[in-house]
Order: sequence, then C-alpha cells, then structure tokens
Amino acid sequence: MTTRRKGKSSSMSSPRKTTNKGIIPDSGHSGEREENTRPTDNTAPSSFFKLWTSAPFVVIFAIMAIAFALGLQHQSQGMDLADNIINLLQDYSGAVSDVPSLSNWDAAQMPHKAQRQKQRRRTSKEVNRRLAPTLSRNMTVLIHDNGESTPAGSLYLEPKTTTSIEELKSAVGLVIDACHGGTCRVFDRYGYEIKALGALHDEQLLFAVPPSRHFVWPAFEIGHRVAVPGVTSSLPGHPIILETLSDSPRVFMLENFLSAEDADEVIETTLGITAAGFALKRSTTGTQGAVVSSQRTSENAFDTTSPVAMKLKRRVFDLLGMRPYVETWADGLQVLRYNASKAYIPHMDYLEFDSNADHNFDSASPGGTNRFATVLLYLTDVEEGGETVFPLGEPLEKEMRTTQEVQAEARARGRAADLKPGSWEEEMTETCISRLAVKPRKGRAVLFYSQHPDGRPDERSLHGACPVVKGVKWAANLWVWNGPRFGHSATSLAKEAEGKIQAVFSSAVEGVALYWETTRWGKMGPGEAELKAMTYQGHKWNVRRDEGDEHGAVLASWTIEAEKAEDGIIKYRYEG
Ligand SMILES: O=C(O)CCC(=O)C(=O)O
Ligand SMILES: [Fe+2]
Repeated sequence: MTTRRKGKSSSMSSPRKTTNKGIIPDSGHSGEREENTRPTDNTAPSSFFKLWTSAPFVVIFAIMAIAFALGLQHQSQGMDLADNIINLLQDYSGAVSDVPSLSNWDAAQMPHKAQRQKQRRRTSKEVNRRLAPTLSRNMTVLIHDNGESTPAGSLYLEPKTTTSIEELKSAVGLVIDACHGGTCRVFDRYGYEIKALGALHDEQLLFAVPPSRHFVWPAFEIGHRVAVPGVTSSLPGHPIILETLSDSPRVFMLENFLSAEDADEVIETTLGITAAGFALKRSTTGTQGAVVSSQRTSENAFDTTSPVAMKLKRRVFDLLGMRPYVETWADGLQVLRYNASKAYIPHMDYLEFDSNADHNFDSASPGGTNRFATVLLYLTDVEEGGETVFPLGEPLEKEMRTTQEVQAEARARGRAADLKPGSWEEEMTETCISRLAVKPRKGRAVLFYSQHPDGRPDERSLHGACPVVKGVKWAANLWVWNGPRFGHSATSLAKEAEGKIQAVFSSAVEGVALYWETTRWGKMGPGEAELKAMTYQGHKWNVRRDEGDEHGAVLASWTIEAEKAEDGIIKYRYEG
C-alpha cells in the first residue's frame, strides 16, 4: 500500500473560486474518472454522462467488446473490468448532470431510465452486505477529511496487503491526523459507511469520519447536485436531489424530500394536537424556561410521534448518513406557522454552552452534545416573503443593486406586509433581499449544519425566517444533535402534558436495543445512558437484539401500566 499525502486540505474559502481540478490521480490511471467525479455543471453534462445518457447501447457494446477482447487474452483482467464498470455505475448513480437548474425546478423531469435502474441497485438496503470482504483489484482511493471537497491524499491499495477494513482504516490514519491509529469510520460520498472492501473501487472518494463525529456532506461547489441514493424520496423514480447552495455556511437545498400528501398530513396532524406543550401556540426561545420573544413571532407545535413525523425524522437521519436512527438525538419535529408579517430574527440553532448547567453543550468536547444539523421542510408555497435567509451566505444570483435600492425595496415589502417602519423585521428584509435566501416551496427542504465537522459550533450558520408578505408559511424543522439531546424542549414540556408518562429504560446486558413498536429508540447496555421517552398507558416497548438497522429478535416486552408510575415516572430494566 502506498500513501500519498497532499498539503493540508482546506475548506473552500471562496466556493466559487475553488474546484477540485487540482486532483491528479496516481500514475497509471487516466484522469477521466476524476473528471467525472467532479461536480457537474448543470448546463453542460460531463462527456461521460452525455455519452451514457444519450447512447447507452454504444457504451455497453463498447464495454462488452473490450471485456471480451481482454477476456480472451486474460480472463481475470476482463472480470476486473466488468467489476469496475459495476462500481462505476454505483458511483455515478448519484451524480446528476441532467436535472434542471435551480431556476427551473418546476420542470424536474423523470431521471433517465438507466439512472433509475442504477438508483435501485444502490437503494437495496445494505450495499455492503452483498459485497465481497476483499478488494477486487489494485486501486487508488482518494482520502478526504470529513466534509472536505478536496482530498488530503491518496492510498494505493493492493488485495494482498489490504485484507481487511481495519487495515484500510489504519491506512486512512496515515493520511488524516485525526484518524491516527485507524480510529475513523470511512464513508463514501453519499454518506454510506464502507463496511466491506468489495465496496471500494478505483479512484473512489472516501471521507474519514473521526470517532463520535458524523458524516458531513461535502459542498464541492455551488450548484453541485447529487441524486441521493438509497434515501426514500417523495415520489418513486424521483430521487432526492441535494444541491449545494453555500459552502460556509454549509447549506444544501433538497428537492423531492417530501410529498404534498406528507406536507398536508403534517399540517393536519399538527392542528389536531391538543396536549399542552405540543399544540400549536406562539413560539418561544431559550432553554432555561421558554419565553415568548418579540423576535420570533411564529407559532409552533411539536409532533414527536405521529406516523408521518416518524417517517420524516427517519428520512432526515438517513439523509445525514446517521444510521441507524436514534430517537433521542433529535428534538421532535417542530411544526411552524407564520401568518403575514411573522418572522424569526437571524439566530443560531445551536444552544449556548452555558445555557443550562446540567448539560455539556460543547459539542467538540468528549460527551458534549448540541444541535448538529437542521433540516427544514417547507409544507406550503408562500406567495411572497417567508424565505429562510442566511445573512453570511452569498446570494445565488448576484444582482447589482445599490444599498438605497435594497432599502427602498425592503420598505416596500414592509408596507405590503404591514411591518412597523424601522422595525427589526423591516431591517431584516434588507438581508432577505440581498443575501442567500431560500424560497419556500411545498415539498422542498433545506439542510444546514450548525457545527463544523469536528463538532465546533459554526458561527456562520446564522439564519432566520424572513417576514411573510403574502400568504401563510407552514414549515417544519428537525434539529438533529451530534449525540443524545438535552431533554429540554419537547421532553420536559411533555412531562406536564396530560396522560403522558415518562418512562426510563435501561439494560444490564450489552448488545440490545429499545424499540417502540417498530421504531428504534436507541441502544441499551451497562455503558449506555438510560433511555427516556414520553409514553402512554398501553404502549408496547420491546427490547430487541441490537442488529443496527435491522430488527433483531424480541428479547422482552413491556406494556406501560400507568398505575405503576411514581410521580409520573416509570422505570424498566432489562436484566438479560
Ligand atoms: O422558518 C424558517 O425559515 C426558519 C426557522 C428556524 O430557523 C427555526 O425555527 O429555528
Ligand atoms: Fe433556526
């Protein structure tokens, strides 16, 4: 195995300027694969894609002819080639060059048939399981620091020296300092952890994720689009498309994330919630006791358990490469309603380190947790206004406007929305007009990260909800934490909610997980924190053998009996 280490890779300081054109594959490989792994220009499909999508048969024929010719001379080499082609298909299943550009989202067409088939291949639940545990051939892989768009170095791997995933991980440790000793997990560029060497292929981009950190989608460049493989989308045949809007702050647009029916169901479910602490009411801020703020004028509700909320919460974890789903790592789905003029001043989603003495919010420190990423779902179109604005993000389309023009437009919007002249809402509108702002569209979602890949809070993640000018904006967000969340919001409020019981679960033995019906709640064991849940009389909880994403055999079941609760709390312990 040979290691090549480049100068310390760095984040794109100016995404528009930077591309990873500088990658030079190890000798012996044409540059063509890297050319294709590079972000694709929306308007100019890469030459490979043009050929593949416009004339697949020509490509297949050419491939077969080469494979056959090689096979005659050297059978195993022909097999390698065939393997490589399959890998190639898997890798490119997510690269999108033929979806419409941002300004043309409405026209989103069906992906090309070949691409759909590739999508299905990848969607099969656990790609790694079907793959050989060994390397198929000598190959070069490019090693990226988590979340980085350019590689830190490359590794030349040979089947005879790299015989296990552990060896791959140790090799990665030679390239990436934070992975010294082989401590990192290795992900492909779609957020799938590599668990079998057979999943690797030549010139693949690999992302090294240090222990207790999570995969972060690389930005590549503004406008880079990926059809996300393996994550359920709103419509069969239409993959979720993740488009880079900004590198720093790290913001992505997600198209096809949820269907119109799902959006309607979230709203209907929300309007039906009556429990105190969950039902729709004027939004609050703060962790020490929620306070109504003049700078957050929306209404919100928490939907923690409805089937549609559970489905979307799991989808978000999948999209983030956080598998399996862990209930205690996210706040409930927070549903938001903004009537005309309502807004939320620019803020961070992560909580201040000293916001509560009982919790370590320093997410970069061992055991510290805080909000890591936000996925914001738009449940309605909004006639005018209501954008999610990132004041530190570059606008997608730069318009040459003077400050006076921007101010005049903000005032006009303010009048239309009935905003108080000189109010923070009117002032914010200037930012909405001139900085990175995402227009709500039903079914669309935005992903942004509140933490750097190493867990430090990202102060550039500042964002807010622009005042709605015309119409009503319904949205829902899921705040995903980098570990078990602080039990403030939904959970502690829920204690007060009528009829609910706080259940606390633990296990004296390793290798088991808690499930609420078919929903995985989390891992249990002597080394794990107790799992907590708000639950009802008659709810059934299962202890299963922990088999990750799969449902292991049921080892024990508990049915909630309200009369056994003391002070509204009931404890269950699995003794094995
Ligand atoms: O509604 C939006 O666009 C943003 C909402 C938000 O940032 C929040 O609720 O934390
Ligand atoms: Fe927010």
